[in-house]
Amino acid sequence: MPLVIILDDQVTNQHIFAKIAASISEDIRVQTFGDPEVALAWIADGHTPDLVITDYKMPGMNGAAFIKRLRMLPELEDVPVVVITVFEERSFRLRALDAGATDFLQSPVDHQEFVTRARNLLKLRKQQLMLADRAVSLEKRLAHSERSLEEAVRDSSERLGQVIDAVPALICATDREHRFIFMNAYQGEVMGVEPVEMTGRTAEELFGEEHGTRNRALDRLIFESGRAVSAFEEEIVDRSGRRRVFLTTKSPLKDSHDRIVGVVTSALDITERKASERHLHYIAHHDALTGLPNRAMLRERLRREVVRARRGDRRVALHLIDLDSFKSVNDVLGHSAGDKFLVAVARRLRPIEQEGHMVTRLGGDEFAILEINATEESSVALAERIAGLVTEPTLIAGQRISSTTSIGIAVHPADGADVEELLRNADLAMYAAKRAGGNQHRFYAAELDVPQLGNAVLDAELRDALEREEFLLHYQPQVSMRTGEMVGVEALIRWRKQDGTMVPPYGFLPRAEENGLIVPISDWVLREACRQSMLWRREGLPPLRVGINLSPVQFRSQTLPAVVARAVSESGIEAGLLDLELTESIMMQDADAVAGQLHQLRELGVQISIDDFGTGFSSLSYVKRFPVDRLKIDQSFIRDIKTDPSDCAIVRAIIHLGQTLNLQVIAEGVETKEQFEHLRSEGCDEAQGYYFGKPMPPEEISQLLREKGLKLAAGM
Ligand SMILES: Nc1nc2c(ncn2[C@@H]2O[C@H](COP(=O)(O)O[C@H]3[C@@H](O)[C@H](n4cnc5c(=O)[nH]c(N)nc54)O[C@@H]3COP(=O)(O)O)[C@@H](O)[C@H]2O)c(=O)[nH]1
Repeated sequence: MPLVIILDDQVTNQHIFAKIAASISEDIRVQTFGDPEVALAWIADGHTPDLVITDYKMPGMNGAAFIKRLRMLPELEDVPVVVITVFEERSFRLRALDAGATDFLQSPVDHQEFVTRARNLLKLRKQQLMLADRAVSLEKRLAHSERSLEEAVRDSSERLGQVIDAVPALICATDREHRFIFMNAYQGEVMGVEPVEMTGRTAEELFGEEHGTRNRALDRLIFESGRAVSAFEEEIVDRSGRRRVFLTTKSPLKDSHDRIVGVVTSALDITERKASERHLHYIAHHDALTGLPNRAMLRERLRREVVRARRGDRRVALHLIDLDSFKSVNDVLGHSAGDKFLVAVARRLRPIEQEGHMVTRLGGDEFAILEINATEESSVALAERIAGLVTEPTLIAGQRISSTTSIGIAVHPADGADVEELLRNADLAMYAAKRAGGNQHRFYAAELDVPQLGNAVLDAELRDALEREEFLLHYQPQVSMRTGEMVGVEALIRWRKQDGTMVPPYGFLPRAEENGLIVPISDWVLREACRQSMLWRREGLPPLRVGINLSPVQFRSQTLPAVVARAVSESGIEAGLLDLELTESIMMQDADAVAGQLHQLRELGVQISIDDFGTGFSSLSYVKRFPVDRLKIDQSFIRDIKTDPSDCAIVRAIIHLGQTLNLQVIAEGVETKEQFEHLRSEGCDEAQGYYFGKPMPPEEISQLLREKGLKLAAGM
C-alpha cells in the first residue's frame, strides 16, 4: 500500500492535500505533519514513504533543509519529494533541487496536476522499488551461485583427489625441473613416502639414482616431442625391497594455454600378471615329469643358436638320446617305475647344463642335449659322457635299473641349415645307432637319409613279408675258448625285401613287437632254425647248438613250450641243440609265469641262456631261481675290456658268478685277438663275435665247416 506524507505548517493545507492525495488511488495511505522535525522522527522510526509532498516555506526549517535531512536517512535517498511553493525564481528551485527535490507544484495547487504528478511519481517509485528488489535478488542469486560454484569446484577437486588416491595405480606429476608436484596416496604407500613430503623433491632424491635417471630421460623426451611416450614395463623396488613390475605411461601435463608444464606418470602393477605369464610360459616350455625344458623350448633355443652360428664362428651339435631299455622297464616294472627312471635320468643329465649346454626331454624316453661351441672331439666326448651317466644303475622299486643309450648327433651348419633339418637328421642318426644294435652314438651322414616308412605301411609290408617268406636267418658262430672250435651258432633274423634291400632286426622287430607280428615271426624263426639245423646234420656236418632269440611277447600267451615242442618234433632236431636266449627283462615281467614255462621247456631238454647279461636288472636271485644253462656277457662290456677297469671287473664278476653257479659263460662282441685272449685268461667258456665270423647265410656256415673244420681259433 503506497504511503504519502504531507508536510505543511498550515493545518488547512494539510487537509486539502491529504484529501487530494487520497483520491490518487483506493489503497493510498496518507500521513500528514505540520512540523518537519516530527515528520523526520516518524520516518526515522521505520516508516518509509513512497512519496513526500512538502511545503517549502515553514517555520524553523524550510523545504530544502528538510529534504537534505530526509535524504540522509537510510533508504530515503530515492523517495520522490514534491515541493509546493509560491516562489517561481530559478535560484530557489535550484536550491530545492540541490537538496534533493524531485518535482515542484505551484501554489495554489491545481488539483488535477497534483494527482497526475503524484500518480506518476508513485509509479516511478514503484518501479524503483521493483528494480531495487530485483537487483537485490539478483545480487543474492549471484552471490549464491558464486558460492555454489566455488563449493562445486572445491568439492569436485576434493572428490577427484579421493578418486586418484583410491586408484590402485601409481599416479604422480612432475614439473619441468623434474620435481614432484603431485603424488597419489597409493604411490606414497607403495614407495614408502608421505605424498605431502615429496612436493618439490626429485625422483633421484626419493627413489634413488637409477629410478630418477630413467624417469628424467623419458620426461625430457616428452618436453621435446610434446607427445606421450608409449606404455613400457619397468621394475620398481617397493618400500619392502620387493621388485615389482609396472606398466608405465607418461604424458604431457598442460596449463590453460596449452603449454607443457610437466609430466603425468601413471603405472599399473602387473607383477601378478607377469608372474602368471611366466608360470604359463614355464608350463608350456617344460616337461611336467622331469622339469627339464621341453621340445618347444629346444626349438626356440636351437633357432637362436642357429642364428648366432650363422656368423660362422660356432658350431652347435644336437644330441638326440633314446634309452635302449626303457620299453622293458615300463613293460616289466610298470609305468610308475618307468617314470621314476626317467626322472633319475634327467637328474643325471642336469649337470651338463652347467657347462652352458641345454638338456631337454622331448617326450617318452627321448632326451636331447644341445651342445654349444661343439667340435667333433667335444661331441664324441659328450656322447660318451651321456652314455656313461645313463648306464649307471639306479635303485627303483628295489631293482637296480640302467639303460644303454642310442644317440644321434647332427651338427649345425654341416648337417642342417635350420631347426627342422637338424632335428630330423639327429633323429635319423639316432635310429641308425639303434639299428646298429644300440648302446652307441652315430653322427648324421647323408646316406642315412633314405625315406622312412610310416607305421601303417610297415605293418602291411611285414604281413606281406611273412606270407612271401621274405625273412631269412643268418648264423653267427660261437666258439669254445678251451678248444677254439665252433660249438654253436646264433640265429639272427634279416628281412630281404622284394627290391633286394636287406633290413636288419632293428629296422622292423621293434614295430613287430608293438603290432603283435613278433609272435608269427618268432614261430617262423624257431621252425626255420630247427629245419636248418637238421639240414646241416643231413649234410654230414657235426651237431651245432642253435641259439634263438625270444621275445617277451612270446611268453605272454603261455603257448611257448607247446610251440617249441612242435618245432622240435616236426624238424626231428635233438632238443638239446636248441638254445633259447632270453633277456633279463623277460625273466622279470611275470616271474612265476615265466619260470613255469622255462621249467616246461627245460623238461623238453632245450637249453636256456640269459642274453645281454649285465645290462638289465641283474638280479642274481633270478639266475638262481630259473633253470638257466648259460650267461651271455653283453658286448658293451667286451668293447673296452682291455682299457676300462670297471668293464674288466664286471666281466670277471660274471665269469666268477657262472663258475660258482655252474653255468656256462659266453662273451658276445669279441672282435680282437686281445679281447679273446683276455677272456680266455679270465676263464670264460665261449665267445661269439666278428673275430670268429660275422652273422652269415647258412650255406657259408656249411662252407666254413667244410673248409676249416670246427677249429676257428687256437685252443688252450
Ligand atoms: N626276438 C628276436 N630278436 C632277434 C632276432 N634276430 C635278431 N634279434 C635281435 O636283434 C638284435 C640285433 O641283431 P643283429 O643286428 O643281427 O646284431 C647281432 C650281431 O650282428 C651283433 N654282433 C655280433 N658280434 C658282434 C661284434 O663282434 N661286434 C659288433 N659290433 N656286433 C656284433 O650283435 C647282435 C647279436 O646280439 P645278441 O642277440 O645280444 O647276441 C639282437 O641283439 C637280437 O636281440 C630274432 O630272430 N628274434
